[in-house]
Amino acid sequence: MDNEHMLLELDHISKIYGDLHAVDNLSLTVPQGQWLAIVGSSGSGKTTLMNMIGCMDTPSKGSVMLEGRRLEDLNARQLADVRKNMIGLVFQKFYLVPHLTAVENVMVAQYYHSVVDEKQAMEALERVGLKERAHHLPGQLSGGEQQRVCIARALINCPKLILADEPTGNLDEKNEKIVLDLFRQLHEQGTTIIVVTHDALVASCAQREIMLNHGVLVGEQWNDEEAKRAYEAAGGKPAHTGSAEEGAQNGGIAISFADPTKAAKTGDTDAANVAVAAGVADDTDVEPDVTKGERA
Ligand SMILES: Nc1ncnc2c1ncn2[C@@H]1O[C@H](COP(=O)(O)OP(=O)(O)OP(=O)(O)O)[C@@H](O)[C@H]1O
Repeated sequence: MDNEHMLLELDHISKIYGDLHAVDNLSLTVPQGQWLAIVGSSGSGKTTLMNMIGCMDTPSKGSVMLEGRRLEDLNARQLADVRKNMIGLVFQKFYLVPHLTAVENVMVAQYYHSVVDEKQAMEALERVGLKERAHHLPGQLSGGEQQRVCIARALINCPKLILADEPTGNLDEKNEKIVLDLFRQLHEQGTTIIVVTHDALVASCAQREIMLNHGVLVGEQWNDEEAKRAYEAAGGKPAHTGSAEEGAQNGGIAISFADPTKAAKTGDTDAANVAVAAGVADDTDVEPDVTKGERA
């Protein structure tokens, strides 16, 4: 596939911590508009991969390209700009500011994009069906409603790419469906969506799934044959681990995708995470972080 059609290209990327290859020599291309799920058991490297795609972490080896720009060639400010202008982040934990209303939480994200416009923030909330709840505090909203505020917040910069890490992990079935319907709408509007999930239902909504195990790609499966044909017709290649010379897994053979379970993640909520979630600051959970210390 010619590069101009690719939103994301991962070229043999690894993330190495001491002896641990959290992500191991992964190559993957994702065209504009694709809905991809990254699945795998706990500790398989999903979040690490997501962080590298989202400019919140850098690979130890290999390169990440977004819209043809090699992220390693960008300085911290440029990286922050890419993240701010191109990427919308949605997390399992909502990272809403507790003493601000729903609309004010959306406006916090606007503030970091230098456009504070309550009308536009209200429109974003309306888009996720929350206009009537705009002046409620997070504590007065259900989990599903809070996640919809987060999605409204992520949409404020009209991102080409939505990165969602276990977006329905804290939600019941009904709210999971609402969030998935929102993703479906965004996908229909041409947004590229990459979702990390343990949940088989959530993964099955994506057009394509890749599975990691101990940082290694162990499977790839398509849920949308038409999308697969279009991808292949345009020259798109399966994801793969290692190099062709090594005769590595080429992703063409999908192995078991049958074991995903909903597993709640744990961790700390702090102000920095609120800022990260708003798409504006560093992810303090990962290191080294090239964006630390510099903000756009
Ligand atoms: N900063 C770090 N330093 C050392 N090891 C790390 C670091 N971040 C992640 N790891 C390790 O890398 C591996 C992959 O972690 P990662 O969080 O990407 O997994 P995951 O698939 O997202 O897991 P989960 O589903 O439980 O969130 C794990 O073994 C984890 O302990």
